[in-house]
Amino acid sequence: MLEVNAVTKLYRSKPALTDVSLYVNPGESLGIIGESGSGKSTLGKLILGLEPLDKGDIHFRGVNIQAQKGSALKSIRRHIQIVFQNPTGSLNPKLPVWKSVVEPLENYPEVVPSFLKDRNISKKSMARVLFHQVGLSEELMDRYPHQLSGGQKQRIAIARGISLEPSLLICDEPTSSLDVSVQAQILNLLKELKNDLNMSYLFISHDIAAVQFMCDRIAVLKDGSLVDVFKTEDIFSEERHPYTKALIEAGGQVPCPG
Ligand SMILES: Nc1ncnc2c1ncn2[C@@H]1O[C@H](COP(=O)(O)OP(=O)(O)OP(=O)(O)O)[C@@H](O)[C@H]1O
Repeated sequence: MLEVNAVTKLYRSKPALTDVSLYVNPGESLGIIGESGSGKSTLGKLILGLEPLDKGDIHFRGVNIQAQKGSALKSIRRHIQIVFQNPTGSLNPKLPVWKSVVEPLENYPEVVPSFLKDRNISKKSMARVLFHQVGLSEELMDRYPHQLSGGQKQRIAIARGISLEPSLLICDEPTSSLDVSVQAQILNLLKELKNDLNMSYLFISHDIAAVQFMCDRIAVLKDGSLVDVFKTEDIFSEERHPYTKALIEAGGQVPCPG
């Protein structure tokens, strides 16, 4: 479904990604781990078509993402959504949260996600369905982001991310800004939604335990290069790259400044 072929991305002549190739199959969850600055978020931005790349190409369902513009890019983007690390930054502070949840549906009036069945219901009713999907009480719908906890805000961002029923959800450090007690709840929610909606995930994280819990396969980035890709069950295999072994031995958390 997603194919990244020999991609190189330079920022001011310095490589952020060098010759990276990977794929994600339908319904599969691929973890991306690596230290800060290894190129994880850059990969996400390229897949979303937000930035040009310098070499290689990225195909989604057989279509070259970087070659698309305007409405063609928009129709691909409907199928690829992202949940960011910091939910506060991804929600409009001036809108009651229910409005942020249905904003993508307003941009794509022709899309009828299977969980809505009927698009002739009000926007607020659509938001109500999405609130239920992510385990939030509808009593929170009229609140503003600053009136919610970090975990509640991340659920809102996830509701927004799934609102168009994407086939690929990019989760960029979705739990690292949250209290440890809330992290497991959000991971469980993401896992349930993946099964319910039959999505694929690109799950970017510093937290090897989280990636192990969420993903079928894991790719390891180091200084912009892919050094290891393996099935999650093979994480402790002797064949692992020395860098992967060092990350695991370091205690499961890849060093991260933020
Ligand atoms: N817009 C940009 N302009 C210049 N350099 C950039 C830009 N975005 C990223 N970089 C550089 O590209 C490299 C990879 O950055 P990237 O954000 O992809 O890493 P990361 O693995 O996601 O890091 P983190 O875990 O800290 O988010 C870094 O050296 C970074 O400084």
